[in-house]
Amino acid sequence: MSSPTEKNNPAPSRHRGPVELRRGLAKGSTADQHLLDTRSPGDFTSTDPWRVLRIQAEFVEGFGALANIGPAVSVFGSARTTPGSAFYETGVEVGRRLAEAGFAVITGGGPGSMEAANKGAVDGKGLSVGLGIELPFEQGMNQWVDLGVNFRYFFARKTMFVKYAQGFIVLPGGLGTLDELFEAMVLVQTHKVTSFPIVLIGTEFWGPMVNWIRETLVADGLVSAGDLDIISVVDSAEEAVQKLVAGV
Ligand SMILES: C/C(=C\CNc1ncnc2c1ncn2[C@@H]1O[C@H](COP(=O)(O)O)[C@@H](O)[C@H]1O)CO
Repeated sequence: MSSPTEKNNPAPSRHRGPVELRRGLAKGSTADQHLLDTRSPGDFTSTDPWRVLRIQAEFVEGFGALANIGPAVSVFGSARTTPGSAFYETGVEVGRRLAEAGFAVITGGGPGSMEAANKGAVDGKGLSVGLGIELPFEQGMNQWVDLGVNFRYFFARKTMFVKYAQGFIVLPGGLGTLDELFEAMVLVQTHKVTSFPIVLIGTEFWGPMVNWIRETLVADGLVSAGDLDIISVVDSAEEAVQKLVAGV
């Protein structure tokens, strides 16, 4: 029987595929770490040839789970925003408006603005999708995800965000959000995807980044001026969904 203290502070847990590990076993590394950290000691099951099969399975399972979700939009944003904050509540409105416009909402399935967009999708009676990622400090899928797929590898998960979405809406965020945004921008810039609107919400937040791209990257000839047309920056969930629908 668990003590009251244990109930209030549940033991740390971690998932490896279908297996959940708790307490001492929860410490350790993730599949991504094993793959990318060449200093890890390898055993038979984690040598690269075997990993290829696991990576392949991750794509097969992702494709299978998402094949029939219909028109969808991926929403990115900070894992750290909290209910009641402006960014979080904008995320809820984005999810709701997308659902009302007939789109499934795909997020990273985590907390913060991901949770907000998933909540909005449920409020709007749409399909709420979460693509979770195995992390050393994993928190599990947020409660508003109705269709969840867990990934070990960031790169397999990123493929799903693009392959099953008609466009992206990006809320303010940190490194994870920037990674997802810039990957999408490169895919459009290099014509790997076409007709793919990318709408950023928050002119005050994104303005300095856009200015830096224009004043440094374009000025130094590192990107074309036209590359800035890949993104639109707006200030409300309503405008973001309108832009997205117009660009699809
Ligand atoms: C850091 C915290 C939770 C981490 N959990 C995450 N779960 C799912 N997806 C995540 C998580 N953290 C980052 N992501 C992905 O990156 C984007 C947000 O990253 P940011 O650095 O917070 O901007 C997001 O779109 C996810 O796809 C809670 O403390």
